[in-house]
Amino acid sequence: MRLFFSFSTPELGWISKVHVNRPAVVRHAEQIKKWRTVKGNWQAAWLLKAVTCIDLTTLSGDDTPSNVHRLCFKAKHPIREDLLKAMDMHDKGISVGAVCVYPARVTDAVNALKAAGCNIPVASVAAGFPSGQTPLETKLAEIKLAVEYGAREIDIVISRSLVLTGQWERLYEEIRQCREACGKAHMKTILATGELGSLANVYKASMIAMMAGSDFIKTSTGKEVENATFPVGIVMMRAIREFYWQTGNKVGFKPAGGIRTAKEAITWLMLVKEELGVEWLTPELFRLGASSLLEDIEKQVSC
Ligand SMILES: O=C[C@H](O)COP(=O)(O)O
Repeated sequence: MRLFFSFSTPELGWISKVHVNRPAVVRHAEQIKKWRTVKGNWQAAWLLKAVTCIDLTTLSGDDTPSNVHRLCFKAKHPIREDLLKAMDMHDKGISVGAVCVYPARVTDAVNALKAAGCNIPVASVAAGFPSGQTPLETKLAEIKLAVEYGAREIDIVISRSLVLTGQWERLYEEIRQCREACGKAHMKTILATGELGSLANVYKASMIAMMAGSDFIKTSTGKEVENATFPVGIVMMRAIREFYWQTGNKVGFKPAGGIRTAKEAITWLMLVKEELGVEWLTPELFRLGASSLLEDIEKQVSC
């Protein structure tokens, strides 16, 4: 398979040769679910690592400046001070990876984090999140506005219709233009894998997203019927690994949607370590997109 990373239309002849052995991937995913979780101090250490990789998210129609402010406070203080003290981690500046909101709430988050004197980046969803069913011009304008409002990370969604109809060059071109509109902001590309129809399409879309310049590839919006699953995660991470071997570029991975428990968070971390190696276990290359995960992590840390 030949891959190119360029800003002209790339060679995409390899697309038709992609094959994913679904039964093997599903079998591996079943094994992962049976992994024994770590205990005691090890568990606490893995959970604190998970916290630093969380994109703490609120993406609700009823989001207001005040609930975004509360979220930003939680982003700065994700774990209770007494619990951190008990682990002798209170002076380590543990905070989440980013705060993730809708474009209309970016200014609220930027102001709240600035007032709190912290440097946590604000991520904005964009490009017609969650469906991606808006014209490209609207998507680009939305991205540019979110960056203008102060978002340092942009989570775009892809047009699933381009995947389902096999329009790979158009998909590449759309993502490339989104990348350009992001400017200096990091771009995470949400594949919405639950709507892509097959694991082969997940692999192809992952590759196209990376070739078009994505800094991260992300599983889901949290709004699809099926969100982050282990089979999809395995396929995306194999694509990231292949892309790294071919180009030397390290692209980040963000499972998102439906991740609610500390055990799931640890399993995702272990899977990343297994598939991509320990160097991927930093907020620069790994994020967990979640709106309701911190509660369980705090509960487990206090046990
Ligand atoms: O990007 C993050 C997801 O939208 C969060 O999904 P969730 O609310 O299921 O945790």
